[in-house]
Amino acid sequence: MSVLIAGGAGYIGSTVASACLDRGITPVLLDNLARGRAEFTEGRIFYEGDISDGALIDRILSEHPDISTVVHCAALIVVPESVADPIGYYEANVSKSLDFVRHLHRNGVGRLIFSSSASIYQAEDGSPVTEDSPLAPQSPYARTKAVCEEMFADIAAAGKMRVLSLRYFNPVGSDPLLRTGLQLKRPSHALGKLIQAHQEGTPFPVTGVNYPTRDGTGIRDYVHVSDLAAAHIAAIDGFDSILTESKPSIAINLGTGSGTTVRELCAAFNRVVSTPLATVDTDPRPGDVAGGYTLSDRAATLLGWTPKLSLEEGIRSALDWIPVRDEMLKD
Ligand SMILES: O=c1ccn([C@@H]2O[C@H](COP(=O)(O)OP(=O)(O)O[C@H]3O[C@H](CO)[C@H](O)[C@H](O)[C@H]3O)[C@@H](O)[C@H]2O)c(=O)[nH]1
Repeated sequence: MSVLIAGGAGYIGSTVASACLDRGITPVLLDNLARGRAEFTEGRIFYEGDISDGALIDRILSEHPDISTVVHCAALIVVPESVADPIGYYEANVSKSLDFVRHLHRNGVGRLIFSSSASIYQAEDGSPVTEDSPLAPQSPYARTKAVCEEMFADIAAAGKMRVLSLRYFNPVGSDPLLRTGLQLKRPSHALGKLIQAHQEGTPFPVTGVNYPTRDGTGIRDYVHVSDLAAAHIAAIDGFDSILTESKPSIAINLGTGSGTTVRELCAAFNRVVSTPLATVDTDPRPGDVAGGYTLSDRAATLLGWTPKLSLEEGIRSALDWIPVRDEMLKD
Protein backbone atom coordinates (compact mmCIF):
# COMPACT_ATOMS: atom_id res chain seq x y z
CA MET A 1 0.00 0.00 0.00
CA SER A 2 1.21 3.53 -0.78
CA VAL A 3 0.18 6.73 0.98
CA LEU A 4 0.65 10.20 -0.45
CA ILE A 5 2.18 12.56 2.13
CA ALA A 6 1.80 16.22 1.17
CA GLY A 7 4.42 18.19 3.06
CA GLY A 8 6.43 14.98 3.31
CA ALA A 9 9.75 16.85 3.53
CA GLY A 10 8.70 18.82 6.61
CA TYR A 11 9.07 18.04 10.31
CA ILE A 12 5.83 16.12 10.83
CA GLY A 13 5.46 14.76 7.29
CA SER A 14 8.96 13.31 7.21
CA THR A 15 8.44 11.63 10.58
CA VAL A 16 5.13 10.18 9.36
CA ALA A 17 6.97 8.94 6.25
CA SER A 18 9.54 7.16 8.45
CA ALA A 19 6.74 5.57 10.47
CA CYS A 20 5.10 4.40 7.22
CA LEU A 21 8.35 2.79 6.06
CA ASP A 22 8.71 1.06 9.45
CA ARG A 23 5.17 -0.27 9.04
CA GLY A 24 5.65 -1.55 5.48
CA ILE A 25 3.60 1.25 3.91
CA THR A 26 5.23 3.04 0.95
CA PRO A 27 5.25 6.82 1.48
CA VAL A 28 5.03 8.92 -1.67
CA LEU A 29 6.20 12.41 -0.80
CA LEU A 30 4.97 15.65 -2.32
CA ASP A 31 6.59 18.87 -1.16
CA ASN A 32 7.35 22.22 -2.77
CA LEU A 33 10.43 22.58 -0.51
CA ALA A 34 9.33 26.08 0.54
CA ARG A 35 10.01 24.95 4.12
CA GLY A 36 10.67 21.24 3.73
CA ARG A 37 14.14 19.86 3.16
CA ALA A 38 15.34 17.91 0.12
CA GLU A 39 17.65 15.98 2.49
CA PHE A 40 14.56 14.46 4.16
CA THR A 41 13.44 12.98 0.85
CA GLU A 42 16.64 11.12 0.01
CA GLY A 43 16.01 7.45 -0.75
CA ARG A 44 12.25 8.07 -0.71
CA ILE A 45 9.77 8.44 -3.55
CA PHE A 46 9.55 12.20 -3.95
CA TYR A 47 7.75 14.67 -6.19
CA GLU A 48 8.78 18.30 -5.92
CA GLY A 49 5.88 20.64 -6.49
CA ASP A 50 2.74 22.21 -5.21
CA ILE A 51 -0.40 20.61 -3.80
CA SER A 52 -2.37 22.96 -6.09
CA ASP A 53 -0.67 21.67 -9.25
CA GLY A 54 -3.40 19.55 -10.84
CA ALA A 55 -1.20 18.06 -13.58
CA LEU A 56 1.34 16.96 -10.97
CA ILE A 57 -1.32 15.39 -8.73
CA ASP A 58 -2.73 13.56 -11.77
CA ARG A 59 0.75 12.27 -12.60
CA ILE A 60 1.51 11.10 -9.06
CA LEU A 61 -1.78 9.25 -8.80
CA SER A 62 -1.43 7.65 -12.22
CA GLU A 63 2.12 6.52 -11.36
CA HIS A 64 0.98 5.20 -7.96
CA PRO A 65 -2.51 3.77 -8.52
CA ASP A 66 -2.40 2.05 -5.12
CA ILE A 67 -2.68 5.41 -3.31
CA SER A 68 -6.10 5.66 -1.72
CA THR A 69 -5.20 7.68 1.38
CA VAL A 70 -3.56 11.08 1.62
CA VAL A 71 -1.88 12.63 4.65
CA HIS A 72 -2.01 16.41 4.21
CA CYS A 73 0.70 18.14 6.27
CA ALA A 74 1.62 20.78 3.70
CA ALA A 75 1.27 24.19 5.33
CA LEU A 76 3.00 27.31 6.52
CA ILE A 77 3.03 27.23 10.33
CA VAL A 78 4.73 30.33 11.78
CA VAL A 79 2.30 32.44 13.79
CA PRO A 80 4.05 35.88 13.62
CA GLU A 81 4.71 35.39 9.93
CA SER A 82 0.99 34.69 9.43
CA VAL A 83 0.14 37.98 11.17
CA ALA A 84 2.49 39.86 8.82
CA ASP A 85 1.39 37.97 5.68
CA PRO A 86 -2.22 36.76 5.99
CA ILE A 87 -2.70 36.72 2.22
CA GLY A 88 0.26 34.39 1.81
CA TYR A 89 -1.02 32.17 4.62
CA TYR A 90 -4.61 31.92 3.37
CA GLU A 91 -3.26 31.27 -0.11
CA ALA A 92 -0.81 28.55 0.95
CA ASN A 93 -2.96 26.87 3.58
CA VAL A 94 -6.55 27.39 2.44
CA SER A 95 -6.67 28.12 -1.32
CA LYS A 96 -4.12 25.50 -2.21
CA SER A 97 -5.79 22.96 0.09
CA LEU A 98 -9.04 23.52 -1.78
CA ASP A 99 -7.27 22.98 -5.10
CA PHE A 100 -5.64 19.88 -3.65
CA VAL A 101 -8.89 18.21 -2.60
CA ARG A 102 -10.42 19.06 -5.98
CA HIS A 103 -7.55 17.25 -7.70
CA LEU A 104 -7.78 14.31 -5.30
CA HIS A 105 -11.52 14.03 -5.82
CA ARG A 106 -11.13 14.17 -9.60
CA ASN A 107 -8.77 11.21 -9.29
CA GLY A 108 -11.14 9.26 -7.06
CA VAL A 109 -9.03 9.54 -3.88
CA GLY A 110 -11.46 9.88 -1.03
CA ARG A 111 -9.52 9.41 2.21
CA LEU A 112 -7.86 12.51 3.68
CA ILE A 113 -5.97 12.78 6.97
CA PHE A 114 -5.48 16.47 7.69
CA SER A 115 -2.85 18.05 9.96
CA SER A 116 -4.85 20.40 12.12
CA SER A 117 -3.77 22.21 15.24
CA ALA A 118 -4.83 22.60 18.86
CA SER A 119 -4.17 26.30 18.36
CA ILE A 120 -7.75 26.57 17.02
CA TYR A 121 -9.16 26.13 20.55
CA GLN A 122 -10.09 28.97 22.82
CA ALA A 123 -7.21 28.63 25.28
CA GLU A 124 -7.42 31.63 27.50
CA ASP A 125 -7.45 30.02 30.92
CA GLY A 126 -5.18 26.97 30.80
CA SER A 127 -8.11 24.52 30.97
CA PRO A 128 -8.20 21.13 29.29
CA VAL A 129 -10.10 20.81 26.02
CA THR A 130 -12.05 18.10 24.23
CA GLU A 131 -12.86 18.10 20.52
CA ASP A 132 -16.19 19.73 21.42
CA SER A 133 -14.64 22.66 23.31
CA PRO A 134 -15.20 26.14 21.85
CA LEU A 135 -12.93 27.18 19.02
CA ALA A 136 -11.36 30.63 18.95
CA PRO A 137 -8.26 30.64 16.78
CA GLN A 138 -6.11 33.65 17.71
CA SER A 139 -3.90 34.10 14.66
CA PRO A 140 -4.22 33.98 10.88
CA TYR A 141 -2.22 30.72 11.00
CA ALA A 142 -4.66 29.11 13.44
CA ARG A 143 -7.63 30.47 11.47
CA THR A 144 -6.34 28.84 8.28
CA LYS A 145 -6.44 25.50 10.12
CA ALA A 146 -9.96 26.11 11.46
CA VAL A 147 -11.19 27.21 8.01
CA CYS A 148 -9.68 24.13 6.37
CA GLU A 149 -11.34 21.83 8.90
CA GLU A 150 -14.75 23.37 8.18
CA MET A 151 -14.15 23.41 4.43
CA PHE A 152 -13.20 19.73 4.48
CA ALA A 153 -16.18 18.86 6.69
CA ASP A 154 -18.52 20.52 4.16
CA ILE A 155 -16.88 18.64 1.29
CA ALA A 156 -17.15 15.40 3.26
CA ALA A 157 -20.81 16.05 4.08
CA ALA A 158 -21.52 16.33 0.35
CA GLY A 159 -20.15 12.79 -0.06
CA LYS A 160 -17.04 13.90 -1.95
CA MET A 161 -14.50 12.40 0.48
CA ARG A 162 -13.98 11.37 4.09
CA VAL A 163 -11.75 13.54 6.28
CA LEU A 164 -10.00 12.90 9.56
CA SER A 165 -8.59 16.10 11.12
CA LEU A 166 -5.84 15.45 13.62
CA ARG A 167 -5.46 18.35 16.04
CA TYR A 168 -1.85 18.31 17.14
CA PHE A 169 -0.91 19.81 20.46
CA ASN A 170 2.76 20.85 20.77
CA PRO A 171 5.07 18.42 18.95
CA VAL A 172 8.56 17.91 20.40
CA GLY A 173 11.50 15.62 19.65
CA SER A 174 12.74 13.82 16.57
CA ASP A 175 12.46 10.52 14.83
CA PRO A 176 14.01 8.07 17.38
CA LEU A 177 16.38 6.79 14.66
CA LEU A 178 17.31 10.44 13.90
CA ARG A 179 16.42 10.09 10.23
CA THR A 180 14.66 13.48 10.39
CA GLY A 181 13.77 16.18 12.90
CA LEU A 182 13.04 19.86 13.14
CA GLN A 183 14.63 21.50 10.12
CA LEU A 184 15.08 24.98 11.59
CA LYS A 185 18.41 25.86 13.12
CA ARG A 186 16.84 28.42 15.46
CA PRO A 187 13.24 27.43 16.15
CA SER A 188 11.13 29.93 18.09
CA HIS A 189 9.16 27.43 20.16
CA ALA A 190 9.85 26.87 23.85
CA LEU A 191 12.00 23.73 23.59
CA GLY A 192 14.02 25.26 20.74
CA LYS A 193 14.67 28.35 22.87
CA LEU A 194 15.62 26.16 25.86
CA ILE A 195 18.17 24.31 23.73
CA GLN A 196 19.51 27.59 22.37
CA ALA A 197 19.88 29.04 25.89
CA HIS A 198 21.59 25.83 27.02
CA GLN A 199 24.04 25.93 24.11
CA GLU A 200 24.83 29.62 24.49
CA GLY A 201 24.94 29.64 28.29
CA THR A 202 22.32 32.42 28.45
CA PRO A 203 19.17 32.48 30.61
CA PHE A 204 15.98 31.12 29.09
CA PRO A 205 13.29 33.85 28.89
CA VAL A 206 10.02 32.72 30.49
CA THR A 207 7.62 34.76 28.38
CA GLY A 208 4.70 35.51 30.66
CA VAL A 209 4.36 34.70 34.36
CA ASN A 210 0.88 35.99 35.18
CA TYR A 211 -1.34 33.53 33.35
CA PRO A 212 -4.19 31.83 35.26
CA THR A 213 -2.22 28.57 35.54
CA ARG A 214 -0.81 26.76 38.59
CA ASP A 215 2.49 28.68 38.48
CA GLY A 216 1.55 31.65 36.28
CA THR A 217 3.37 30.43 33.16
CA GLY A 218 1.83 29.19 29.91
CA ILE A 219 0.60 25.61 29.86
CA ARG A 220 0.89 23.31 26.84
CA ASP A 221 0.57 19.62 25.99
CA TYR A 222 3.95 18.53 24.60
CA VAL A 223 3.63 15.37 22.52
CA HIS A 224 6.50 13.43 20.99
CA VAL A 225 6.56 13.73 17.19
CA SER A 226 7.19 10.00 16.97
CA ASP A 227 3.97 9.37 18.92
CA LEU A 228 2.19 11.75 16.51
CA ALA A 229 3.54 9.73 13.60
CA ALA A 230 2.25 6.52 15.22
CA ALA A 231 -1.19 8.13 15.45
CA HIS A 232 -1.11 8.70 11.68
CA ILE A 233 -0.36 5.03 11.10
CA ALA A 234 -3.32 4.13 13.32
CA ALA A 235 -5.44 6.59 11.33
CA ILE A 236 -4.35 5.07 8.01
CA ASP A 237 -5.04 1.54 9.28
CA GLY A 238 -8.35 2.35 10.93
CA PHE A 239 -9.67 4.93 8.48
CA ASP A 240 -12.60 2.92 7.12
CA SER A 241 -13.85 1.90 10.53
CA ILE A 242 -13.62 5.45 11.92
CA LEU A 243 -15.14 7.28 8.96
CA THR A 244 -18.20 6.00 7.20
CA GLU A 245 -20.75 7.38 4.76
CA SER A 246 -22.92 8.46 7.66
CA LYS A 247 -19.94 9.94 9.59
CA PRO A 248 -17.67 11.30 6.85
CA SER A 249 -15.57 13.70 8.95
CA ILE A 250 -14.29 13.92 12.49
CA ALA A 251 -11.59 15.72 14.48
CA ILE A 252 -9.34 13.97 16.97
CA ASN A 253 -7.05 15.63 19.53
CA LEU A 254 -3.50 14.32 19.60
CA GLY A 255 -1.93 15.23 22.92
CA THR A 256 -0.70 13.45 26.02
CA GLY A 257 -3.58 14.55 28.25
CA SER A 258 -1.12 16.16 30.59
CA GLY A 259 -0.49 19.89 30.79
CA THR A 260 3.04 21.17 31.35
CA THR A 261 3.76 24.75 32.40
CA VAL A 262 6.86 26.56 31.17
CA ARG A 263 8.45 26.20 34.61
CA GLU A 264 7.69 22.46 34.56
CA LEU A 265 9.19 22.25 31.08
CA CYS A 266 12.35 23.94 32.38
CA ALA A 267 12.49 21.45 35.29
CA ALA A 268 12.11 18.53 32.85
CA PHE A 269 14.87 20.03 30.69
CA ASN A 270 17.15 20.27 33.73
CA ARG A 271 16.52 16.60 34.50
CA VAL A 272 17.88 15.73 31.05
CA VAL A 273 20.91 18.04 30.81
CA SER A 274 23.88 18.04 33.16
CA THR A 275 24.19 21.81 33.65
CA PRO A 276 21.04 23.37 35.07
CA LEU A 277 19.63 26.22 33.04
CA ALA A 278 19.05 29.72 34.39
CA THR A 279 15.75 31.42 33.56
CA VAL A 280 14.62 35.02 33.47
CA ASP A 281 11.00 36.16 33.71
CA THR A 282 9.92 38.45 30.87
CA ASP A 283 6.75 39.96 29.41
CA PRO A 284 4.37 37.70 27.45
CA ARG A 285 4.86 37.39 23.72
CA PRO A 286 2.31 39.42 21.73
CA GLY A 287 -0.89 37.49 21.20
CA ASP A 288 0.17 34.63 23.47
CA VAL A 289 -2.39 32.64 25.47
CA ALA A 290 -2.40 30.71 28.76
CA GLY A 291 -2.90 27.56 26.68
CA GLY A 292 -4.36 24.18 27.49
CA TYR A 293 -4.08 20.43 27.04
CA THR A 294 -6.31 17.65 25.81
CA LEU A 295 -8.82 15.90 28.00
CA SER A 296 -10.17 13.58 25.39
CA ASP A 297 -10.23 9.82 25.07
CA ARG A 298 -11.27 9.98 21.41
CA ALA A 299 -7.78 9.14 20.11
CA ALA A 300 -7.63 6.11 22.40
CA THR A 301 -11.17 4.99 21.55
CA LEU A 302 -11.15 5.57 17.81
CA LEU A 303 -7.49 5.14 16.90
CA GLY A 304 -6.45 2.80 19.70
CA TRP A 305 -3.63 5.32 20.18
CA THR A 306 -2.04 6.51 23.37
CA PRO A 307 1.28 8.33 23.47
CA LYS A 308 4.16 6.20 24.70
CA LEU A 309 7.08 8.59 25.03
CA SER A 310 7.71 10.95 27.95
CA LEU A 311 8.47 14.65 27.84
CA GLU A 312 12.03 13.85 28.95
CA GLU A 313 12.38 11.47 26.00
CA GLY A 314 11.14 14.24 23.70
CA ILE A 315 13.69 16.68 25.13
CA ARG A 316 16.49 14.11 24.86
CA SER A 317 15.65 13.27 21.27
CA ALA A 318 15.50 16.99 20.36
CA LEU A 319 18.98 17.39 21.87
CA ASP A 320 20.29 14.25 20.11
CA TRP A 321 19.02 15.62 16.80
CA ILE A 322 21.09 18.86 16.93
CA PRO A 323 24.48 17.43 15.82
CA VAL A 324 22.79 15.18 13.25
CA ARG A 325 20.88 18.17 11.93
CA ASP A 326 24.03 20.28 11.69
CA GLU A 327 25.75 17.53 9.72
CA MET A 328 22.77 16.77 7.47
CA LEU A 329 21.49 20.32 6.86
CA LYS A 330 24.14 22.89 6.16
CA ASP A 331 21.97 25.96 6.73
O1 LIG B 1 11.35 31.62 24.57
C1 LIG B 1 10.24 31.19 24.94
C2 LIG B 1 9.31 30.59 24.06
C3 LIG B 1 8.11 30.15 24.56
N1 LIG B 1 7.83 30.29 25.89
C4 LIG B 1 6.53 29.86 26.42
O2 LIG B 1 6.41 28.47 26.18
C5 LIG B 1 5.05 28.12 25.96
C6 LIG B 1 4.96 27.37 24.66
O3 LIG B 1 5.34 28.23 23.58
P1 LIG B 1 5.59 27.62 22.11
O4 LIG B 1 5.99 28.73 21.20
O5 LIG B 1 6.50 26.46 22.23
O6 LIG B 1 4.16 27.02 21.74
P2 LIG B 1 2.82 27.74 21.27
O7 LIG B 1 1.74 26.78 21.61
O8 LIG B 1 2.69 29.09 21.87
O9 LIG B 1 2.96 27.89 19.70
C7 LIG B 1 3.44 26.80 18.94
O10 LIG B 1 2.48 25.86 18.64
C8 LIG B 1 1.42 26.31 17.82
C9 LIG B 1 0.52 25.12 17.59
O11 LIG B 1 -0.14 24.75 18.73
C10 LIG B 1 1.95 26.88 16.52
O12 LIG B 1 2.47 25.84 15.72
C11 LIG B 1 3.04 27.93 16.80
O13 LIG B 1 3.61 28.36 15.58
C12 LIG B 1 4.07 27.39 17.69
O14 LIG B 1 5.01 28.41 18.05
C13 LIG B 1 4.26 29.43 25.96
O15 LIG B 1 3.66 29.58 27.22
C14 LIG B 1 5.32 30.49 25.75
O16 LIG B 1 4.98 31.72 26.38
C15 LIG B 1 8.74 30.84 26.77
O17 LIG B 1 8.49 30.93 27.96
N2 LIG B 1 9.93 31.28 26.27
